[in-house]
Amino acid sequence: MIPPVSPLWREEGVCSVSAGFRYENDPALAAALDRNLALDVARVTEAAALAAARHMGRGDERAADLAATSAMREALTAVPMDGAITVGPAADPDEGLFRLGEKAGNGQGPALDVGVTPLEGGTICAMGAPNATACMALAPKGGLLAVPPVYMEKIAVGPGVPPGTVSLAADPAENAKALAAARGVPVASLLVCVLDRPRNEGVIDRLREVGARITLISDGDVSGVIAVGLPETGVDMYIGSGGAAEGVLAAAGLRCLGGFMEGRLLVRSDAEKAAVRAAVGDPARILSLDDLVPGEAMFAATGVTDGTLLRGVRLHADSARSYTLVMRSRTRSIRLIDTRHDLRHDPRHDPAH
Ligand SMILES: O=P(O)(O)OC[C@H]1O[C@](O)(COP(=O)(O)O)[C@@H](O)[C@@H]1O
Repeated sequence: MIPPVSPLWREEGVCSVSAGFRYENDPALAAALDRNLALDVARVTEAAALAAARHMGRGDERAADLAATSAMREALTAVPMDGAITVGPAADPDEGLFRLGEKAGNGQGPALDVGVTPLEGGTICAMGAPNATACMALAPKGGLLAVPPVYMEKIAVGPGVPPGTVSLAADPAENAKALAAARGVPVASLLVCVLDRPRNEGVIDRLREVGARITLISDGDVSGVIAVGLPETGVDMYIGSGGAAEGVLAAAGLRCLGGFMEGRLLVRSDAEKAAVRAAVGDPARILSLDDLVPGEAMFAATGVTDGTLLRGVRLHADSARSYTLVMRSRTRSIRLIDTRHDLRHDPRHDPAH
């Protein structure tokens, strides 16, 4: 189902699209992201993607994760911000991986929350399969919901769908019918993205009953959610549960694209229930996009392997090429950055690898 080369790049090449302005009416939040950090954050996800791409298909997910994390950590030190990692790492990350609260940036600049998945789809990268990316989100301090390491039910649709059309409060089949009605198209023309997991089987069954088309992804639901905001991908709706941190990162992306999203944290044990209560109060609460990412945000992703959103890294003997999507909510700018890296001038480059 996944196109071998992202349609964004096939059609557009290198371009920058601005879809008008959307200022939050909060000067403090607006000021925090006043400086356009687009190139700075692109360098960060590029560094992670280039490092991960060296491990593509080598069957060692951990090595790929560690390489991506180390490269991202180093690249973050050059970003002019006083940041802290607030979304991404697991509760007890392995040595070498990011830790919650870890400082990010050079300490000079706005105080920002930083969400990271240095390698979104470690398993995918290790298998050399499509859709692995390196992702990062920025928001003013307090602007990314701090979620515990649990699963999150998610539903997302792109811009232009009236609010209330779809909801986690409704059955997936009803959501598909409502979305088709709002768009004035038959349900059979909808394409719904679902993470391929046994826990999402009920969702898949209900969608099939009403005849919606489905694209199942093996991992990487940040891209799955964000795809709904980019018509070129052909994905109309995302439904199903995946990681909660990935849900917040994807929400930052949708904030920039203008889509609709809801999330609900899933509780599987008493410990998770306590953690969810501490984070959001009532565990059954449906979280809106405003709950997940309350104000301005910036999102960047670089392809590691070819996928729905982005082409993967191309590696040559002493050069590389990467493809990065950078968006910010304040201007709704969407930048597709095609970078040629001359590795001979990169002190980190080891020609033996
Ligand atoms: O694999 P699980 O436990 O169902 O978790 C789903 C989450 O894992 C991911 O697929 C990432 O996978 P990796 O751990 O291989 O990077 C996310 O996109 C998704 O939200």
